[in-house]
Amino acid sequence: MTQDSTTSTENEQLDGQQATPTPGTDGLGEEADEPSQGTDTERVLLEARDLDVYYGDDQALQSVDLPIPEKQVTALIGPSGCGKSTFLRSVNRMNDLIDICRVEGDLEFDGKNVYDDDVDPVALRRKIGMVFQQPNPFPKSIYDNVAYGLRVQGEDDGDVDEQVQNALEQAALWDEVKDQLDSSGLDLSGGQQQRLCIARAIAPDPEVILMDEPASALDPVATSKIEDLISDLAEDYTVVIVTHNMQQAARISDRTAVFLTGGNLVEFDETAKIFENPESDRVEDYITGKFG
Ligand SMILES: Nc1ncnc2c1ncn2[C@@H]1O[C@H](COP(=O)(O)OP(=O)(O)OP(=O)(O)O)[C@@H](O)[C@H]1O
Repeated sequence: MTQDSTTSTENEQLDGQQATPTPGTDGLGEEADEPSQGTDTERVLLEARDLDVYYGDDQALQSVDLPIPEKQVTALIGPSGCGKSTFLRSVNRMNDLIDICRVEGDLEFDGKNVYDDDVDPVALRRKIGMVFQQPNPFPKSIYDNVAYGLRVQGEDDGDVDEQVQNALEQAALWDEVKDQLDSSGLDLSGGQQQRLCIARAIAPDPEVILMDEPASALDPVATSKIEDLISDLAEDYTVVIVTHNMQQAARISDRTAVFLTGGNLVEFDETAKIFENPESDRVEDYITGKFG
């Protein structure tokens, strides 16, 4: 994706992501079917089945089947334009904001199709948060960036203080900003801003964090901090990350899905298997740099 394709809608979406869901009406409640089971030790939390996505007459994803395990890091890799970001935006219905986008097939979160009529996309985006390529803090204080979504939920001040601190700690930013919580989020470094955006995504207590090339705008030191953080986050959250950096995918992900031209998911497996011994010759050519 190009950054331009989402920037204009990001803050609009983030506002929506943090708006108050009406209890019991988000369509994501107890009536959902049991999700698929993976191995004995893992549970599939997100699952695409026969997922097709179109922009007008152009098909961006073709019949994608992808079971994403809970509390692991799943990397989506592939050449430019193969549909990685489209897949990510389908998961929390960000694609709803693109008029010409149409989705067919199933995309289940916790056993419930997120495209069912009774699913509230705003509530969905609270459970499935998103972090973008370019850090995009609100032009507010560090505290308010993280607290915004909690305040509109009607938490009292004591709870908000505690949750802001928790989110900043989980985003590995608390120690750096605890004495300047009233300073603007925009005054932080790029890497700190991205960790602030991660704290903002964590604060409403989501289950999934989607990350679209979250370190590609950062220097190597800031990138390394984000990578360490992503590995830590997977202890509590299910992380799905789009990256162009194959070394990064190899370093931080448990599973890797390889999309190739035409919006086809060609191979999905444990990351070590994908990088050491892929089934598909096309995947091997891609990861060894023969094209892409
Ligand atoms: N808003 C949009 N309107 C129309 N077509 C779009 C839109 N967003 C993406 N596409 C098209 O859908 C296809 C997949 O794009 P997508 O951004 O999902 O790919 P990607 O793998 O994330 O690419 P990159 O690695 O370059 O970010 C491309 O052909 C792209 O031109």
